[in-house]
Amino acid sequence: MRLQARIVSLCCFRSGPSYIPHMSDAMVLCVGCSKHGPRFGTIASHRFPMCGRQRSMSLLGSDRRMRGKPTLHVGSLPRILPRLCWRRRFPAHEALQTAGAEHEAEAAIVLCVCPESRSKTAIRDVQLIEVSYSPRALLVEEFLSKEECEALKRLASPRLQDAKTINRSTGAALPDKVRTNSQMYFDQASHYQDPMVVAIQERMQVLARIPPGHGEPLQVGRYRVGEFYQPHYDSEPAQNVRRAATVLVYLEPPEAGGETIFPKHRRCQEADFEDCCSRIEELVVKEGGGFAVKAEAGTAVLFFSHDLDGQHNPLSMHASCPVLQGEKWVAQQWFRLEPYAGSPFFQFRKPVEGSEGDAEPRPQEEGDGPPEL
Ligand SMILES: O=C(O)CCC(=O)C(=O)O
Ligand SMILES: [Fe+2]
Repeated sequence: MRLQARIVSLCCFRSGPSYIPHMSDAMVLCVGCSKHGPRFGTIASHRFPMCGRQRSMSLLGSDRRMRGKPTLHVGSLPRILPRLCWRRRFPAHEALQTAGAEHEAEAAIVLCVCPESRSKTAIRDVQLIEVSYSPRALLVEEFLSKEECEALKRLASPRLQDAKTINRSTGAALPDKVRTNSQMYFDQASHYQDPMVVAIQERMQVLARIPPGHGEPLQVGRYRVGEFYQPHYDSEPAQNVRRAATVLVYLEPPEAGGETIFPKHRRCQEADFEDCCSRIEELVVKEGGGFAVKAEAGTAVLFFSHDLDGQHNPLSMHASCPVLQGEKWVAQQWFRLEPYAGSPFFQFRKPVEGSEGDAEPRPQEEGDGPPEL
């Protein structure tokens, strides 16, 4: 169904009002939950792929008069969404106009409640700095504390492995030319018995507003001097790796180099990669209209590889420039577009008390193995 494809990458998460401002450029589309139903009003029933089950759709008016009133029919979404989503920019007031008078209230805020996302972790008063609109990229400073950064490094250290590319025909593990750093996955049950790891992953999921069953195992990576990750996409739909969003947190900044760049053009690939990294302002920012993020310990970058219409955004190509001095450590959390069988949420975490009936359905194993991207 067309509508599903369009809205699948929209965030589906219950959030407090503190989240709404940065979403003023998007509709926060939600699937109502029975517990909140009466308050928000049930409008229609719709199968929503993000939640993977039949849910009633509830919409919340942003305007005082309309608050709590059912204001929009699911049937009108296909008409309204593309007009909102395909505009380059649609802050709330613009969205209101775009949607037209009859939809005035609901266009700004549509509240999403995924039952499995009823997290106790609320990030209040978080400051989201928009660094790019396409791809959508937001920065959160002090997302992880110093202690959390150190703890992740400590836990990851003994299990770091050099990045390898597996030759599909021979099965041989060869040094990866695209990415030369070392990394490890938090992919053991014991990792998720650590309340800190669970809390960090949950916070990332709350930030991305994607249900936990979409999250891959958390990864930690280390770059030493000269190590890099060449321009790449986190989401490769053609290879059946469909990642909606990435939360990248810097655990330790290098003393020099190691910027994360989004060149937004092809120039910085391969032979031109190092050139771009040595002239970021000129080649990435001015020429490409791209951006670079300089690592600061604890800072998170949230970016979306797919647009609000579900399409993969080619501008989401990014890279980690070679570290010139010191070491760079990062933690990466990838979120799939669909619920992911390999998610720690399905593999290791016990259902939250009282939520059995609501739990996200475990997806079929796809046999796509551990993520390689
Ligand atoms: O380390 C970085 O700055 C980027 C890492 C990255 O893009 C990835 O792991 O997918
Ligand atoms: Fe990446």
